[in-house]
Amino acid sequence: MLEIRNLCKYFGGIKAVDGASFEVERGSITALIGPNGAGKTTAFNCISRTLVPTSGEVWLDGQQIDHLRPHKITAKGLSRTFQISRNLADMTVIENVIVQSRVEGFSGLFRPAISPQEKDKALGILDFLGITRIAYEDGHNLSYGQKKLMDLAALLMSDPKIILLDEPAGGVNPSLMEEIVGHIRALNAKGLTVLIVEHNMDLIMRLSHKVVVMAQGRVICQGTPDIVRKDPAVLEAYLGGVLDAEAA
Ligand SMILES: Nc1ncnc2c1ncn2[C@@H]1O[C@H](COP(=O)(O)OP(=O)(O)OP(=O)(O)O)[C@@H](O)[C@H]1O
Repeated sequence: MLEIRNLCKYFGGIKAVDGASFEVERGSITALIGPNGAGKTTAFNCISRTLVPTSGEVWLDGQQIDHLRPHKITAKGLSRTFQISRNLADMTVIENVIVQSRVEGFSGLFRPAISPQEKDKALGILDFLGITRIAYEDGHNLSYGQKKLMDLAALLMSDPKIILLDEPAGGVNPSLMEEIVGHIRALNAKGLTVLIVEHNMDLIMRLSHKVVVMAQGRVICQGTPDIVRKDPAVLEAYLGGVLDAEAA
């Protein structure tokens, strides 16, 4: 469904992504993992074209999308979250969900009123995520975890086919993490394809059908969680570091 071909992103002499290729199969939950600085977020940014890649191709459902602007990519069915919430503090949750979902389309930002259709849709999504009670809460009153759920709600407004989640469980408490895992599973069961960057290895191994491992800008291994877990290159580049740190 989503195909990344020989993707490169250089920042001057830094090869953040250096010829990465991988595929996300339709209906899967695929994880992109790797040590700090491996190039995961940069790859995400290039796929959603928040960053312009240095070279390489991104294909979605047989269409090349790497030359499209971000809101066009969203319109093709690919939406993403950001590590840091884009919460607009002087708006309520429902306003945030609607306005954030318009942000990619420049003209949408300046559309004045929230339509009844937008409101109904947003309320339906908040209900699905179990956060109807905070629909009219001000953005600045939200907890960190509530902001994560609000971002997920905004992402769903565009009716995506595939969602890219950047550290959805980063910094949240264990019970909210389980709630987020439940939501990702439920969305996937409804047919949504998921690509996820996450540092929580337990979550990744439980949730993912396929794991893609990056190190130093390249894909060093991909396969089922069981295969990746045992791969010597992964142990050396990634888990090796953890084991070494634990042994020290
Ligand atoms: N805008 C930038 N300018 C210069 N270098 C950058 C920029 N963005 C990322 N890098 C560098 O590119 C490399 C890859 O960074 P990236 O954030 O993509 O890694 P990551 O795998 O997402 O790391 P983490 O798990 O720590 O978030 C790092 O060496 C980083 O310092």
